[in-house]
Amino acid sequence: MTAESNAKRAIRRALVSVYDKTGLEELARGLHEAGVELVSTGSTAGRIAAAGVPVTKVEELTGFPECLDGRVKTLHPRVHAGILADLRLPDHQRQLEELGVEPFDLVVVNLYPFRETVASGATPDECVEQIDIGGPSMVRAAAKNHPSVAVVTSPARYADVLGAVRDGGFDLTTRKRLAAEAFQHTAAYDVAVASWFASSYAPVDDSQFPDFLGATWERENTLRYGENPHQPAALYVDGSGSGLAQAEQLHGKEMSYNNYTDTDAARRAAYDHDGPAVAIIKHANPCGIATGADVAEAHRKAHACDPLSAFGGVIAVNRPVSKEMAEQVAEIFTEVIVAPDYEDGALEALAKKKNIRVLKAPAAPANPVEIKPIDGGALLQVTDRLQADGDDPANWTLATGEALSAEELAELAFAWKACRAVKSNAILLAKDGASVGVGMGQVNRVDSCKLAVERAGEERARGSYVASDAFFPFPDNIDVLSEAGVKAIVQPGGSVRDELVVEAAKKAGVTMYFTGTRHFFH
Ligand SMILES: NC(=O)c1ncn([C@@H]2O[C@H](COP(=O)(O)O)[C@@H](O)[C@H]2O)c1NC=O
Repeated sequence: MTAESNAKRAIRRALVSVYDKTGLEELARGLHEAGVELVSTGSTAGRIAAAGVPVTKVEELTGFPECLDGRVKTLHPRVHAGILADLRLPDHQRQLEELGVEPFDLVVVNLYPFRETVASGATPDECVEQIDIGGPSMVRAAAKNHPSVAVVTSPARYADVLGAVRDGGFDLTTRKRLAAEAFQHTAAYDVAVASWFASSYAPVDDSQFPDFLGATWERENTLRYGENPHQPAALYVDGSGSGLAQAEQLHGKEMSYNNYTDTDAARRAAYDHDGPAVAIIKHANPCGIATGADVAEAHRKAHACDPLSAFGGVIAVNRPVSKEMAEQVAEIFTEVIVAPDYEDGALEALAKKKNIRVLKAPAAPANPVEIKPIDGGALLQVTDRLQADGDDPANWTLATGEALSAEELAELAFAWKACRAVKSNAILLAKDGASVGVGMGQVNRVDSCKLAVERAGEERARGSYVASDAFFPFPDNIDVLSEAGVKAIVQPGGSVRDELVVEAAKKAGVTMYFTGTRHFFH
């Protein structure tokens, strides 16, 4: 690039029209002091004038009143010719002179708060009224004409603007970057509008899914690498301001790609339980899930499930971490801990370990849908959550054996919820509100049973409560579990061989419940 092509363009005239008035007065004052002429819309002009800064109202420029409740303010050729004239072209310059239009060198616009209005639960009419029309037109025009105009869409850029006006204007490289930001801004805005229309007004069919799905993400961070060192990776956020991707990191090394996927799985596991609960995850699978009277007890129980695997694990907690729990965690090599908060002294106890990453993510996981890219497209499903009917033991069917007492049923219900966080085929053995043996990710269910029993060990398997994420296709699964002496089993039921499976449980004297609900997790 030659020095000439990257030359700065002085800023002499600016068009300012902002919904968010943050930093407006300082901006206006600074522009005025640098000799920039200001043109502005209704209440923006009012605020600038009130700050004692001279400003021309856009109506004076257009000779046309702002009308229709602000639907028409800047939609006028005197405004748009001033933004769109390519001042590199003598012919455009000549036309402006003939038309008596003065060019703008700077456009500062931010848009009506459409997303925020939708989120506030406003009526459809109120949402539609907050679709900005004139603003995006000016932003897009200025961004297109970046060889002649600089465009700014965020108060975060005002300091740069004031720096530039005092220093001869923005160079072309910066104007291009600002134009890129501006198009991202209007694209994200339009995606929000189009998605809202698609879900609110698009033709309804039986699918319950909108015919258009839009989402935009902004890069938050470049990660060291992805799942493996040869895979470059980055973290993007969806702008909701919440969730794991936007968690606050209170201590420790930078999060890695695998840290994020494991922490996501850990939060899924910990938030299913009503009482204090802790989940410890390795490679997206639990090596311990437990509830307790408090988080410290839940952590001890979760860790005891498989201390060998918990080394280097990721821990999620559904309550604030106590100092007692933090001191326990600090004793064990742990990659990440995530919790809604940390009680007095907890962070200090954790921070004694240099490497542990400590995250604060205030709310439970809330994504209503899950999107999975596949080659050439994507799959979308409603997020798997516990179901009021099938996941409530009150609605289970006793398939065989003696009905469990309320206390025993609570044990089985814990196993059922915990099993939902295990990759399929999933078998989970539990005792005293804690997993004691987990069989995960096997390609047949009988191997998952064997793995869960083996990991529990003879003593813990005996009298345990077992959950299976999906039905047992053959009775051989029951044989493995009953030989280990389990007390009761819960599973969805629904196999064509249910009769044989029930028969095997009956013969072994094992109580079995059917939920009617399945929780595959891949
Ligand atoms: N209709 C128009 O011509 C128009 N021109 C600018 N706006 C928006 O009006 C807002 C500023 O208005 P005011 O200065 O009156 O507060 C900005 O968010 C800007 O994007 C418009 N409003 C909506 O479309």
